[in-house]
Amino acid sequence: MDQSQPRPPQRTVEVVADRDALTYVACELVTAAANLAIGLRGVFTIALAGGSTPRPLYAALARDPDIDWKRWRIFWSDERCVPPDHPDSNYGMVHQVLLSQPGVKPQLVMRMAGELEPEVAAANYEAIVRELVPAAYDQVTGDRPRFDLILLGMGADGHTASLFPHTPALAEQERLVVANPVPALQTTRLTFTFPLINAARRILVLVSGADKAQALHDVLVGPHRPDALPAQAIHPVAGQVTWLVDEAAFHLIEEDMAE
Ligand SMILES: O=C1O[C@H](COP(=O)(O)O)[C@@H](O)[C@H](O)[C@H]1O
Repeated sequence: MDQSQPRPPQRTVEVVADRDALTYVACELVTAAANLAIGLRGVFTIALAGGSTPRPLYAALARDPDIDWKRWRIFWSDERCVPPDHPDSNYGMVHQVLLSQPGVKPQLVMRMAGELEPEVAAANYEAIVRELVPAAYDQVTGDRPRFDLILLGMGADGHTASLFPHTPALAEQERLVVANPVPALQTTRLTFTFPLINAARRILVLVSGADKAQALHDVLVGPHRPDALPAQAIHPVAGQVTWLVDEAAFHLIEEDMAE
């Protein structure tokens, strides 16, 4: 194989029985990605998701005695515009179940400053990511920082990170982190944009529950409408994406396949 040519993007959909199995397999995938990155480059750069789905994963990681935390560099792929001790804070949730646990001492924890003016917080975070997450300077990803792993979720409306349907951040081509107004929630969110997400070496999307079944169906097997279904734009340009989903979320696709 010609090593100078980018490899085609790879998408895997892995279906597991339920939320517990999803947590178990996600933990295996995250630790495998960490070991690979640490073996190759000495450190592991990961961006975490918020929401309810990854919470048990973070608790499972906190209990894993084999994780070499001093090589982990932890970031967030999105944040709510609230202080870190607010119940809605994505950082706050991770702090509660992972970062405050005994023995969990990552080399670096960089949260988005949800308490600042959103445009300032986004610009600051982009500068931090550019400084601390190396780019590969290859033909495809250029000077965009490449996370070893970006964890994402998906809402029942097809949003991922804080990239909501029909919001301005979906069209962003240059900036890596933006303040995204979300009229449907009457709020603004801080979020990675697709140029940063899709430069990652690996993306893991966690989707659980019957309330996500229609969106998962439409995102994975429906017509391409990324403005209405932002998760359709998860498409790593030189990496791999794994959709790790449970049967409740997958059942409409399964029914389609049975027809
Ligand atoms: O608002 C958010 O929602 C998505 C999905 O969350 P979940 O509770 O349905 O798992 C999440 O990925 C994102 O980080 C969060 O801010």
